Amino acid sequence: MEPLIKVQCLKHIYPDKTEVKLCGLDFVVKPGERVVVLGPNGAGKTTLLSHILGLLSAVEGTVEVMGFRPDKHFNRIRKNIGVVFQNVDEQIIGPRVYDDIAFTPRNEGLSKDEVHKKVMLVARTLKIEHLLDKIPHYLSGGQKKKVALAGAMVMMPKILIMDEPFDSLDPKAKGEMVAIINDLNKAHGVTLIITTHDINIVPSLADTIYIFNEGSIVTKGTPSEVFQQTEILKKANLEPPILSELFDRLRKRGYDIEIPNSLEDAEEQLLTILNPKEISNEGAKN
Ligand SMILES: Nc1ncnc2c1ncn2[C@@H]1O[C@H](COP(=O)(O)OP(=O)(O)OP(=O)(O)O)[C@@H](O)[C@H]1O
Repeated sequence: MEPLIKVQCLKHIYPDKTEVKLCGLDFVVKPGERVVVLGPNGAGKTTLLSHILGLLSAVEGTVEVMGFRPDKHFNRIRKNIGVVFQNVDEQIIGPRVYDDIAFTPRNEGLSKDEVHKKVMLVARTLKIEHLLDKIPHYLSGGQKKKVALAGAMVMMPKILIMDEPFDSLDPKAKGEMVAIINDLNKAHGVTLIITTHDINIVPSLADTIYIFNEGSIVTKGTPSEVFQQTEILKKANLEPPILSELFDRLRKRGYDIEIPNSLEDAEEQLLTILNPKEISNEGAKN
């Protein structure tokens, strides 16, 4: 399968001469993949996303999105990419939530009816119909993230880029956001590229993880592959999710279990090794 995105040995120099390098492994995203980018502060995660969005030009290396250089030909790929920036206040511009979500379809010259259909569909999908008449400025942080996501998804792009989507969300809102993002991927085939510092969420969200550190893409793999590489994680100031660490320790003691991708998965696996008969008898007694 042809990759949707391919970035090779990127070097960027900001106007103040700050140099950001991302060499090492290539950054490759396949259609329908859920990719999570991890790394310490200043590793270059947002810089990479800005290159994919054509907002910056590299001094060295290559960036390709659907076969095009985004900095030169963003118009050719623009309809295929939605983005939710870290600071959503900067991207929500409509006087009411409805207008904000309607911005792109109106801009594309769709009829009033078509715009309405698109806004209502995405609002229903993200369960924010009750917010459509609200003034964006007064929304909570979690509501703003959902509105920005609705604006990004209203034209149903193939690729969704999210920079720190869980930032400042409470646990319930985080769970809702994870479910929404996963549903966009499963039900609509949306390819995801997400940066986060919220490592405990990653196993439920990623097919592939990339780790950036000190100018390099230092490793990539599935959550269970990456979260076993404790030395690489430590060097990048990252700690594996607590469940991954626990299961890794149990594996090293000889238990036949896999690094879990959710609490439910962990529970199932633990129940299996804790002698299911006794558990179900115990359950029956209570
Ligand atoms: N506009 C800019 N001008 C100058 N330097 C910048 C600019 N934007 C980013 N940088 C620098 O580039 C480096 C990479 O920053 P970037 O925001 O890509 O890192 P990050 O991995 O997203 O970090 P974080 O996890 O803190 O969001 C940092 O040293 C940062 O200070």
